[in-house]
Amino acid sequence: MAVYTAVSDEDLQAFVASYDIGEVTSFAGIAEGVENSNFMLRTTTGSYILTLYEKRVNPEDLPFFLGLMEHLAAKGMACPTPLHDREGRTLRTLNGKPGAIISFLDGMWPRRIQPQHCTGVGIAMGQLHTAGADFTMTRRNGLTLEDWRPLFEKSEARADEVCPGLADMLRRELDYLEAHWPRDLPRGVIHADLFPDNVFFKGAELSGVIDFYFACTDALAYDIAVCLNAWCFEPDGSFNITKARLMLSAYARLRQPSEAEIAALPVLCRGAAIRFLLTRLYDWLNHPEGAFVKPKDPMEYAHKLRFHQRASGPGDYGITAAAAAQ
Ligand SMILES: Nc1ncnc2c1ncn2[C@@H]1O[C@H](COP(=O)(O)OP(=O)(O)O)[C@@H](O)[C@H]1O
Ligand SMILES: N[C@@H](CCOP(=O)(O)O)C(=O)O
Repeated sequence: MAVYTAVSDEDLQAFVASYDIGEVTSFAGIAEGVENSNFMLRTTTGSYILTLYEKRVNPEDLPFFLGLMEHLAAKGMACPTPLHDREGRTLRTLNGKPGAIISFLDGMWPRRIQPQHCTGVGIAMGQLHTAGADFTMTRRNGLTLEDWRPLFEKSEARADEVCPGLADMLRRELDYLEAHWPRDLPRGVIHADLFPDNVFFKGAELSGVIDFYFACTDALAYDIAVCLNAWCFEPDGSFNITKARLMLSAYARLRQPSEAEIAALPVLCRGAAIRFLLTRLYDWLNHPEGAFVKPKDPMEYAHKLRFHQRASGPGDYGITAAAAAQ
């Protein structure tokens, strides 16, 4: 349950009264999510999300996240936008925590991924990369190449408790990535966590993207690699080339990836896999007894990483520059 901070009725009413959104009619914590406390807020003017930012979010990053949502929404992207209070502020404080009210998006995230969802996420990612091109703020990716080894070292001594040989495999993979990571690919604003639970659909139609709290400035193709990992593997561990092609061709309708970006996809996929493997491994090993949030399985990403290690090129993903353009 991702409600770490309780909010009293009095505090809520005083907080909401500083916005032009009417009177509170209902208020409830949202069970989903991992990082922050989220509440469904209904007032006489509509539905909203109240988020209190918890300890894993650096308050200095909040103007970037909120500014980015506002920028993308103003450019027509279906994503939440932060509300301004009567003094024009989007970032406020409630119960001693930084907080914001953002607009509510209709739809559901897909529990079982169908090919048309991969088309949808390809379009959403293309919209984000093009609409984000003139966003002037920047934020360093806090979970990229230089961050992976220090993160691994926090779990290194206990990694083999999860799977024998895991520490050695990760050590060798980090050596490989440090030697082969591409450094001159086109950069811009990326979502960096565009997983199915952050993309809403109404039926087969994309209705919006949420959770911009890992967004940052990095290689655009790294976002594609995150999505290939998160959307294109089947529950039995096989890679679905059809889903990858649909995602890439939908993305290319908005932004055509260069040949260098396509060629880099296998190594970017390895990087994206190790990023989620390492954060999941840390959370798995440091999961507080009795915590409500269930840690995600790090080995899911070890299996994905193994697929990428064996890939001989983008063709193994069903992807070529020409196919992406179709
Ligand atoms: N703008 C929004 N509109 C509708 N539901 C939202 C919105 N933002 C968050 N939610 C709900 O809250 C849940 C958790 O949000 P998320 O941003 O993923 O949290 P966290 O950052 O803590 O992982 C989502 O799965 C969704 O149910
Ligand atoms: N997508 C990550 C976990 C991040 O959680 P979120 O609720 O903020 O999307 C993973 O699957 O490891």
